Amino acid sequence: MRLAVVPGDGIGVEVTEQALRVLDAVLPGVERTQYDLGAGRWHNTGEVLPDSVLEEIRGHDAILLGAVGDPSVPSGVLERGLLLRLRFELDHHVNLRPAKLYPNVATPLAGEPAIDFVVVREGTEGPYAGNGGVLRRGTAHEIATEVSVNTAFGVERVVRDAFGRAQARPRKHLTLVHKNNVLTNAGDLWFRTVQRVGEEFPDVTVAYNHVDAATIYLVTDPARYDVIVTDNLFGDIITDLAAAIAGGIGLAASGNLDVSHTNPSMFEPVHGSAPDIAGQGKADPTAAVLSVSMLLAHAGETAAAARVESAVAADLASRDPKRPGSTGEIGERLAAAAAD
Ligand SMILES: NC(=O)C1=CN([C@@H]2O[C@H](COP(=O)(O)OP(=O)(O)OC[C@H]3O[C@@H](n4cnc5c(N)ncnc54)[C@H](O)[C@@H]3O)[C@@H](O)[C@H]2O)C=CC1
Ligand SMILES: CC(C)CC(=O)C(=O)O
Ligand SMILES: [Mg+2]
Repeated sequence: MRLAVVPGDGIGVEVTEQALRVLDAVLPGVERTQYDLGAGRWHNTGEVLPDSVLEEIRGHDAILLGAVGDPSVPSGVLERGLLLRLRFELDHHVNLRPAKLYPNVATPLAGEPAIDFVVVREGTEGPYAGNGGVLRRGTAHEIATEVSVNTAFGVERVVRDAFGRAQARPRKHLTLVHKNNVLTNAGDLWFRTVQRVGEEFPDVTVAYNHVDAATIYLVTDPARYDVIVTDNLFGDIITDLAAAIAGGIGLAASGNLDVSHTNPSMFEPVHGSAPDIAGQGKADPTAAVLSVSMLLAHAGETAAAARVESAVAADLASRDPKRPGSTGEIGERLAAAAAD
């Protein structure tokens, strides 16, 4: 496997180092190319993602990304120009974000909720598509638009993927999360697509929640969810909430998938570059490590993927949540456990 590594900024660099340590422990000899992209490169050269680098990255089998974004760079330059450009150019239409509460992991929710669902977030469209603009900027009459783009093709392929995932899980239950009472154009397309594609998956039960209500149920009754399918923006927001209820943002992994395998898929923690804790060894690298597990599973290295996940589960079960250890200590423990 040829792996492109983009550590990025802030804690992205710190957690990626630990994730690679665990990868080396379970699958030595992966051919890696590290790409210096992010705030440092932008300051030094003005470059965000040169076309030649994008093409080089495209030639790999998979990508491991830390996180991008830095307070010294105008907001959006790296997030849009680097992260979203990678997702869009490489057609990462399925953004897969599991939420699983591992045994003995603390949740802010009352009782012992069963949290084990996966969010299938559309990854290339919605309000993130970059369709919009500004009129009369800086005046009292400024108008700013971000138009949500939802194509029949884009919605159908992610809905179909979500149904497939639901069918492969024991509960076989799919929830569409949207806001079709207000966003009637896009919401209607999503709703009709779920109904139509659902006819091909008669064994999958289907539910619908408005996104605002979904934030209630995620906190009061997360066990109702099995597979959630939703658009790019709603998926971004509810997966931070999902992370928070399932042990914290430091544990939440994700995969940006081109399920056709035409382009390399990209694996990254759900979190960002966390400038508030960067450089202090406080970042939990577990999300990045679980992203490696997802990467390995996607690459067909199922035994190695399972070893990484088991190492994480065992470590979480024995961790002192108040003193989990530094970024490097957690990485060292996980690498040792995964190597066994
Ligand atoms: N995929 C990516 O590259 C993403 C990049 N960003 C960018 O990251 C920067 C910071 O964004 P924020 O909104 O602050 O989100 P964030 O996810 O970086 O941080 C939110 C909160 O979670 C904490 N946190 C995050 N990861 C953690 C970890 N592994 N261990 C322990 N605590 C952790 C942070 O300390 C902070 O309090 C911005 O530039 C943003 O645009 C944000 C989200 C995703
Ligand atoms: C920084 C954004 C572009 C992405 C984000 O927050 C996410 O994908 O979770
Ligand atoms: Mg996010």
